[in-house]
Amino acid sequence: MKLLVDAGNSRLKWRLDDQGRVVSKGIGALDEPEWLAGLGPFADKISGVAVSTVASEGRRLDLASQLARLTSAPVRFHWAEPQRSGLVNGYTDCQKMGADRWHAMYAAWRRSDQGVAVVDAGSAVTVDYVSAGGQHLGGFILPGLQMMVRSLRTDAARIGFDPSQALDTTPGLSTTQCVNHGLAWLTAAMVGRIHDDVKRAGLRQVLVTGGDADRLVGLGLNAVVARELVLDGLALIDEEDQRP
Ligand SMILES: Nc1ncnc2c1ncn2[C@@H]1O[C@H](COP(=O)(O)OP(=O)(O)OP(=O)(O)O)[C@@H](O)[C@H]1O
Ligand SMILES: CC(C)(CO)[C@@H](O)C(=O)NCCC(=O)O
Ligand SMILES: [K+]
Repeated sequence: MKLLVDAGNSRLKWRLDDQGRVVSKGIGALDEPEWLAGLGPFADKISGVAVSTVASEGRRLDLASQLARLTSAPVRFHWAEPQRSGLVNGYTDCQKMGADRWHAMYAAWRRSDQGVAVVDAGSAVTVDYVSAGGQHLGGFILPGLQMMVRSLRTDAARIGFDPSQALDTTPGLSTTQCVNHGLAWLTAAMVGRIHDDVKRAGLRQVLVTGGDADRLVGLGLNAVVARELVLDGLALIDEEDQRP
C-alpha cells in the first residue's frame, strides 16, 4: 500500500493507493498532526510514501518527522523535473518550479494526447499550458481567493465586508457586494483570458484542480474538474521510479 501526500501551502491532501485502487483518503493541515490519526489503522501496511510539496524547508522537515513516526517505510520526495515521458518543462531553472505544478501537469499529459491547460485553484492559482507534443509553453501564478480576501481585510482599514461565495459579477452597491462581486469579476476575467490563450495555442482541453475548482467552473471555466490531479501525477511518477 502506498501513501501519497500533496502538502500545499495551507492544506495537505493524502491518499492511500493499493495497486491502482484508492483505499482511503483525507485532508489535513501541515501544522496539525491529527491527519495522521486517520492513517493509524493502515500504518503497518504502508510500503512506501511519496510526497509532493511546496511548503517551506522547515515544514517539509516537520512532515518528514511526522511520517517517520507513522511508518518506517521509505519516504520519497518528488520535485519538478526537466522532462519525463515526453513532457518537457519550459522553465530554464526547473528546480524553481513548484512540485505541485509539475505533478498536475504530468497527470494531465498522461491522460490526454492533446494540448492541455492545467489550472490549480489553491492557496495560489497556477495556470500552465502544455502543447500536444508535450512542450510546457509556460504559465501564470496568481493569488488565490482566500489570499485576496485576506489582503483586502488586512491592508485596507476601511474595507469591512462579509466574504461570501457569490458568483455575481455585476457592479456592487455596498462594500460587501463590491468586494465579493469584485473577486468574482476578477476571476471571470481570468477565465476569459485562459479561454483566449487556449484557443490561440490550439489546446483541446482544460483540466482544473484545487480547492476552488468548482468556483472557477461556476464562473464559466470550460474545464474538466480533476480533484486529485497532483496526487494522480505523483502516483504515476513514484510508480515509474520504483519500476526496475
Ligand atoms: N474546507 C476548505 N478549507 C480551506 N480552503 C477551502 C476549503 N474548501 C475550499 N477551499 C478553498 O480552497 C483554496 C485552497 O485550495 P487548496 O486546498 O487546493 O490549496 P493548497 O493545496 O493548500 O494550496 P497550494 O497548493 O496552492 O499551496 C482556498 O482559497 C479556499 O477558498
Ligand atoms: C505557486 C505555488 C505556490 C502553487 O502552489 C507553488 O507551485 C510554488 O510554490 N511554486 C514555486 C514557484 C514556481 O512554481 O515558479
Ligand atoms: K495544490
